[in-house]
Amino acid sequence: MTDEKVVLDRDDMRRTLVRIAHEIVEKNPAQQLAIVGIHRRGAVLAARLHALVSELLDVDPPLGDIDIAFYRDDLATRPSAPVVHASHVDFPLDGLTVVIVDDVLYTGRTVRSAIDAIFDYGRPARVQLAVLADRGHRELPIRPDYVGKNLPTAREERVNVRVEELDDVDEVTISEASTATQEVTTT
Ligand SMILES: O=P(O)(O)OC[C@H]1O[C@H](OP(=O)(O)OP(=O)(O)O)[C@H](O)[C@@H]1O
Ligand SMILES: O=c1cc[nH]c(=O)[nH]1
Repeated sequence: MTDEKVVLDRDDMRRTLVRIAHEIVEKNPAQQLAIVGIHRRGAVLAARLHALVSELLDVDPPLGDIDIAFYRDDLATRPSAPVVHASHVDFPLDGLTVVIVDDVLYTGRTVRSAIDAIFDYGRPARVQLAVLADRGHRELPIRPDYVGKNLPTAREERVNVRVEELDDVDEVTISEASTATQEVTTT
């Protein structure tokens, strides 16, 4: 039996991304902006944010996606080889404000890896962070600039972001401790 509580439905997600897009545009000059999503659901959300931001601006900011598997701080100690997706950062990001996009912010280790990965492509002027859900429990000094929803959680719970492009549904749920099995293997 699945014991999940829906905390954002499809409409909530759409409204939330529209708000974040407005915040990004308000905070950054159009010509200096780039958006980079973290595989996999962060990249999907980044593409949606990019479409919204492009609608609001006269210019189409560069969009990229990165896989952070080889930058993880636990790479050497993980039991199996990571599944790696291709990264696409096909533009010079020197001097730009790079907005990293991810679905969930938890310990902050994925974002640390993403920052590391981004600096392999150049030297951005600044890096900002947009996340759909911030569930707390940070283990590093990382704080998002744009947050869809703050979700206070117990460590045993899991926040599940699902997107139509990959999961056939747009929703954010919280799994109760009894069904939060993935957390053990992914953090
Ligand atoms: O702040 P952190 O502790 O790094 O956790 C956040 C990350 O965890 C999730 O990925 P996960 O590794 O669970 O894999 P998934 O993308 O397959 O869900 C999520 O997509 C974030 O990228
Ligand atoms: O709850 C969590 C923790 C890490 N990653 C997720 O996607 N959800």
